[in-house]
Amino acid sequence: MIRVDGLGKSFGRRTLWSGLEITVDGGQVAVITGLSGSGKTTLLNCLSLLDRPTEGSITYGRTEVTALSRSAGRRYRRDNIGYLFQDLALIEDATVAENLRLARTTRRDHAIRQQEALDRVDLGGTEKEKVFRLSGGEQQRVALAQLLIKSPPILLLDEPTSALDNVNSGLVVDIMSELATAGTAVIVATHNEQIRECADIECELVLQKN
Ligand SMILES: Nc1ncnc2c1ncn2[C@@H]1O[C@H](COP(=O)(O)OP(=O)(O)OP(=O)(O)O)[C@@H](O)[C@H]1O
Repeated sequence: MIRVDGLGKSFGRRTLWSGLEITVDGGQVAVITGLSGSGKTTLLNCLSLLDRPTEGSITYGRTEVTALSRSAGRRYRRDNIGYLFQDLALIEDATVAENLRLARTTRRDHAIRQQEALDRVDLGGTEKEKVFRLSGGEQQRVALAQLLIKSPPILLLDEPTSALDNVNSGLVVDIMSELATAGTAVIVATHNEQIRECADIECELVLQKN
């Protein structure tokens, strides 16, 4: 379970959001909505400790992750978080297989292996391809294969279908649902109706005029 208590984020005098209360159990899907600039990406960055909130706390299980040191925070992120960034964050000059190796954690019980993950996203046979040679949709599927290999306890997705056709969007929704069924707590910033239909929890961030 990941819990957000009284969470707030300000930059100088500008408050992005404050007083957020969200609890997401393993197996649940939480959908974050809000206008452009309302702070959806910043919230996901705070949940992964890439960024830090300016007030309130984030707790995972019994650990207050917002109280962790930088190095403990990195371990928390490596061991517990799968993050599908809006810009994917793949290493474009590396091969598909090299990118997938990066998804491995120190845990030995990886849910599925590279081959299985690639077959699942219909990219079998592309292991040696450089990522920059793949289409946008194929790159997105490499990022999804990384998530399948990591099978993280917490999955963060930032507008995962915004640049995709219906087939690839459907795959994102299927994989997200599979991971949730396997016990992952899913938190997704999106306006995609298909994903909103899967939501157990909805949280709308309101654009502040300050
Ligand atoms: N480090 C920072 N310093 C100052 N302002 C920042 C910083 N990080 C983000 N912001 C601002 O916070 C606001 C929210 O950005 P964010 O990307 O979280 O919004 P979003 O809801 O994800 O937007 P979009 O839907 O367009 O992706 C933006 O106006 C951005 O410029």
